[in-house]
Amino acid sequence: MDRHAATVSVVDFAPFLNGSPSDKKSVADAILSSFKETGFLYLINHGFPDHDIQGMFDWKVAHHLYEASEIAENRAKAQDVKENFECGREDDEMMPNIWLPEGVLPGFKEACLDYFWKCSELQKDILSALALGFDLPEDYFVKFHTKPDNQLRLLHYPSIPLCALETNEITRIDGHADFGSITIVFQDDVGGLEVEDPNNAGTFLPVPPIAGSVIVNAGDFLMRWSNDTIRSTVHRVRAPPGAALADGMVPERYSIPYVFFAVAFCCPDFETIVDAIPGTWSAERPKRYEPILVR
Ligand SMILES: O=C(O)CCC(=O)C(=O)O
Ligand SMILES: [Fe+2]
Repeated sequence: MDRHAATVSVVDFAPFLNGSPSDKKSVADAILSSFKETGFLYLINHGFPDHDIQGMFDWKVAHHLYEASEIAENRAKAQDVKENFECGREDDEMMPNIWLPEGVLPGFKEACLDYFWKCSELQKDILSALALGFDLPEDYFVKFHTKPDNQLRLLHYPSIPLCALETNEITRIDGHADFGSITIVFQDDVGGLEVEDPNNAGTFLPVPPIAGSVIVNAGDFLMRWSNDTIRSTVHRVRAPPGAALADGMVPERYSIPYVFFAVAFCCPDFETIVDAIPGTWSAERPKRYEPILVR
């Protein structure tokens, strides 16, 4: 028999942003325990302006931002069928942003960069809370993220036949874990995101949209950093439950992940050692990983 299915918890962030020290601590504890249980949580009252979120989804719906050749390539391989527009910080010399030609979508570049930096602020707030969850100084994680090698992704999953999704002939995004420390995902109201149940390997839990929430999940880097006390959980996008339209098609889906990207080969602005977070190891639970030098 299956063990009790885990659930992705909802954490109200307002008391962390505006509350007393004990309010802050209880939010911090809730974030850390969600990261330990499922690796995922919904954050509500996160302070990210609603108007900006709506604005970014509107850009995506109103304009075709995506490279047609990439889609054709994906279709030919019968792999993940999605379109992707990505950007990072504008001063990243190793991976410069590629924008549409000047004048094609006035205001789009500014909107993306503004969104990028707002996500970075939210990510810092979440990392501050996480540090507090570990009873560490609030800047413990933030100081490793001062030059954000992050990526803002504007994803569009086109409408496709439900039967092709169900037979896995084509996928939206197949099971994977994220690479970095934390990922933030804004999703529209279509659904389909699923997370592997930590209590029942191979079984996936739906993570249906909750209005006004942002999904936060831990990545492989944070799992390693926390001596495997935090989970980087496998997740995927499948057909949303009961979502087929009259013509047998699954509605298109838009989502906006903001991912911490590739600490191993990007350049934080200082050289530093990343070793197991204090409190995650002991004589009974020795460190499982060697420290890594990040430069
Ligand atoms: O579209 C989504 O909600 C999931 C995207 C995702 O998991 C990713 O980009 O790593
Ligand atoms: Fe992901």
